Amino acid sequence: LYKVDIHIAGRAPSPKSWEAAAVDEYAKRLRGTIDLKTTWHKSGDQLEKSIAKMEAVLCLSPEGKRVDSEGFSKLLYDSLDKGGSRLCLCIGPAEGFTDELRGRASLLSLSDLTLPHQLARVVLAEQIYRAAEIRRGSGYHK
Ligand SMILES: C[S@@+](CC[C@H](N)C(=O)[O-])C[C@H]1O[C@@H](n2cnc3c(N)ncnc32)[C@H](O)[C@@H]1O
Repeated sequence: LYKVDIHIAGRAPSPKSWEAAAVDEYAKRLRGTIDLKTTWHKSGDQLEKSIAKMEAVLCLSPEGKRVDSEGFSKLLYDSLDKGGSRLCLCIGPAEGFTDELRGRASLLSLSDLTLPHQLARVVLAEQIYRAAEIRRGSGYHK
């Protein structure tokens, strides 16, 4: 079982929000394949401290690498392998990440558009599910 932890510097939404419902739906579909969890942090500092010992870290940044969904699937599973089946995906504070973290993490862009945390998390959850389906060779990705 793979573990993907989404770390977000920002306020957690209500568990009843549309966003939490959407992410829960993909987490449910991923059950048994990838254990998808989210941790919310009050600040970028706190986020960075909490992942200091994690080996595989992917940070979302508009300046990051752009990939298609097949490329994302490969990046996700390569990163999971590098991290011993565990990966941290970080969604940053408004001011972005420190150079220290940017230096050791892979940077990934979701598009040139600026997305709020909530939408970035929903897009990420769906793309992780898509990545798993691409890997499985199901008909979901077409
Ligand atoms: C609201 S955005 C920060 C916006 C930043 N102040 C700016 O104007 O570019 C907060 C976080 O969401 C993530 N994010 C937002 N849009 C993104 C995109 N298109 N690609 C990758 N990450 C994105 C990044 O992790 C960013 O640190």
